[in-house]
Amino acid sequence: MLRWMTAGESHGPALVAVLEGMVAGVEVTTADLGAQMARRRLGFGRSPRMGFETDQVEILGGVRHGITQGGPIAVRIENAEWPKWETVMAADPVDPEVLASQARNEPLTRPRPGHADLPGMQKYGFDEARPVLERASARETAARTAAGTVARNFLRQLFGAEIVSHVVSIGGARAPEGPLPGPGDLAAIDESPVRAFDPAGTEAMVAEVEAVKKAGDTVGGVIEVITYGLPPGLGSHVHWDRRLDARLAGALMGVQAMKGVEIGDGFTTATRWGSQAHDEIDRAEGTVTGVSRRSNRAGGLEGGITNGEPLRVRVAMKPISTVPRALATVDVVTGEPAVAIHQRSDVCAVPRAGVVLESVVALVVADAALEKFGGDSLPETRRNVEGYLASLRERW
Ligand SMILES: Cc1cc2nc3c(=O)[nH]c(=O)nc-3n(C[C@H](O)[C@H](O)[C@H](O)COP(=O)(O)O)c2cc1C
Ligand SMILES: C=C(O[C@@H]1CC(C(=O)O)=C[C@@H](OP(=O)(O)O)[C@H]1O)C(=O)O
Repeated sequence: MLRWMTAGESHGPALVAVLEGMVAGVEVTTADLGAQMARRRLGFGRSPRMGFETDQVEILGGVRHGITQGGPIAVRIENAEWPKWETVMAADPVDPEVLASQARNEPLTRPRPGHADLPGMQKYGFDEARPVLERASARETAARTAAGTVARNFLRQLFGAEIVSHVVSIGGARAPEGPLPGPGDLAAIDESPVRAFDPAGTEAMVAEVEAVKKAGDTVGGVIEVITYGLPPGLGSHVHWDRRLDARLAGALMGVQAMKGVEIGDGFTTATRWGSQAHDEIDRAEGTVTGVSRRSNRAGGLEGGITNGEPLRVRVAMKPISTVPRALATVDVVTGEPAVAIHQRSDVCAVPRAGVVLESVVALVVADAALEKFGGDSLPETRRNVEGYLASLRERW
């Protein structure tokens, strides 16, 4: 079983991720983690903060000389602004007079619609939003991206699997229908300011973000994540919580601002007749599974189990809640109508959210791979994979 946890606040000293259950023998370096951190900072519409965060990564445990050791892997990611926030975010009590003198400590009493501010204050008994927004912030996704990078390396080294994401739409601007990006297209997608695959999509989406920014508004969108190279047999039909579709949906919805998950053609499939909805099966001599599919509308999952086709999920992200043209709220101290707090923020984080979603898919799929193939070291897990693939070949 693979488990992952994160800790840390947006303006605290650092974020921490712990990944437990990863086999020994996986190659991973600080540079690998740093590369994914850099991808996560990019994208048109990002917050000014992404211009100065450097996401300095330090591996604190579980990796030696670039190889996982089988123990929990701990990673620390610095928050660049910590020196400015040291008093406001200190873990130990601070002299009240010193605290009162800090402009950053001004109570945030005008909760933002759409963020965790108000329900978080109600639930945890706070009279201002600071303690809520610090942890609700998607700054935390840097830590999840780091943990997911280890999972991604594991999947690549085990199966040769590659994970690609691209932006399908931002607000009303959609990428034209066309072929799916392949594993080799990720670098080109990263070159697009909105991480769209088709240049025509890039143009339309950049225009959308520009219009939104000009209007003092924010915008969301849809991201597709595709995993190539997985064998059939990850996940299970036998129980609801072992289905890979359920596990993916839960984990992807666990990313801040994600409001919908679609597996394969999902919602479109619901409008089709059965003959046009499913993926017909042909005999394909000489392949690992002995069969092929005429289409992949199911997104590589049937019965909650991978079927050997590319695993394809789409995720809907809502618009950023910190709307510059501030939305109506109530001041929780005065009880009077007010405008919501607004500080610097992303206008559109859809492009960079794709990198986070790739990592989350990697974690869920790596967990399912370890469940199916077990092992304590990469060579042992690999032998188990080879044995299983050989048995599939024999049967078909
Ligand atoms: C990569 C990423 C960046 C985000 N940046 C911001 C931001 O700058 N400002 C903001 O208000 N919300 C931002 N969000 C969204 C908030 O974290 C989110 O609205 C909040 O957690 C409430 O969403 P929920 O209802 O899904 O929890 C971002 C989300 C992601 C995934
Ligand atoms: C810091 C990150 O994203 C942040 C997510 C976020 C939010 O409310 O979710 C609000 C912003 O933080 P700040 O108010 O400090 O600028 C974003 O910059 C990051 O992704 O690393």
